Amino acid sequence: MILDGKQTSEKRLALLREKIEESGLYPRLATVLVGEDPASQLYVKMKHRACERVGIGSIAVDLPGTATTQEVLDTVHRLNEDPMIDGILVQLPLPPQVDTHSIIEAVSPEKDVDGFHPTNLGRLFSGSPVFSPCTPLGVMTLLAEYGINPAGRRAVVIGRSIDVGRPMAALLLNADATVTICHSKTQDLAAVTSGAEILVSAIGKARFVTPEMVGDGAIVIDIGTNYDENGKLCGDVDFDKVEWKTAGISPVPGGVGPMTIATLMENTFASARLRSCGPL
Ligand SMILES: NC(=O)C1=CN([C@@H]2O[C@H](COP(=O)(O)OP(=O)(O)OC[C@H]3O[C@@H](n4cnc5c(N)ncnc54)[C@H](OP(=O)(O)O)[C@@H]3O)[C@@H](O)[C@H]2O)C=CC1
Ligand SMILES: Nc1nc(=O)c2c([nH]1)NC[C@@H]1CN(c3ccc(C(=O)N[C@@H](CCC(=O)O)C(=O)O)cc3)C=[N+]21
Repeated sequence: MILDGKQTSEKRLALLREKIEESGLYPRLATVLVGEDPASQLYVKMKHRACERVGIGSIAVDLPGTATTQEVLDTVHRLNEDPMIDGILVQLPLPPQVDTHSIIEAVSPEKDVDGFHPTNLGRLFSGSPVFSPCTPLGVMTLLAEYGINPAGRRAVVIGRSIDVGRPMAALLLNADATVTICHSKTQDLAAVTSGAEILVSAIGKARFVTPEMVGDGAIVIDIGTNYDENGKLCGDVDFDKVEWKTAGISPVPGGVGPMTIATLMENTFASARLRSCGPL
């Protein structure tokens, strides 16, 4: 079974459009893009396009690649104080001269629709999330859409980054899975991953996950967004060789990526509702 993130995200966006219309609210998302990296420009553009589709206003703040930490902080502070803005997304990665941690911590937790602020990560890890990071939350939505309940299942996450691997593990744990996190120092990775009933890969290496790393009948979620030696977009999983072993697998493109963007829209609407009328 293909876990189709493109189709699922379309469905979610159509539903969200209706909910926003019914609410009478006009949520607004501000994106902050520093520099001119083409991939980042593309992602930000995709986010603005999704906003338009669902009835969310979007404001783009573009800063030059030479911007200092202070200049980015000034932008974030201005957006924090702007009552018209419900969500702030600072596109990552930031240029090396900008201190990413201080920028993430500067975003008001109430407007942190990326869910990267330590307050929101703390809420997630304590089991009562407000805003969860969009990519892992999008994965949970995709699983739910296909009737896959992680409760009691052995789940293995490869990758432990703050924005993907760790929150992914926390969400699976909150959903009562038995969770293992693997990383570059994990010994005998294949032995661990092949025992997974739900395997989530967030490594960033093209076609790294091969059939011997996957158990029969596993659910495989591929978060990786990589380019192979021919410049072709591909995931962390060697899809063609692995698919037959799985009960369900998400492709790249058309899997987790579109779910990330749909979830960002959902988080922005949730923020607007929280700000307009208190708890959801
Ligand atoms: N589809 C989407 O919406 C999104 C996709 N992505 C994609 O997901 C992937 C991961 O992103 P991100 O988490 O930010 O990346 P990072 O580079 O921050 O993290 C990669 C993780 O993979 C681990 N790792 C690297 N090599 C190995 C290995 N050989 N064996 C086991 N673990 C390994 C690292 O371990 P260690 O910690 O020990 O170094 C690290 O924890 C990328 O391809 C990125 O483009 C990211 C965000 C959104
Ligand atoms: N503050 C911040 N928040 C993020 O959520 C964030 C970020 N920074 N930096 C970069 C990563 C990456 N990311 C993706 C979003 C959509 C697709 C996506 O839709 N991909 C399409 C293909 C798009 C293409 O054609 O390249 C797909 O997989 O089908 C991929 C990756 C969000 N990220």
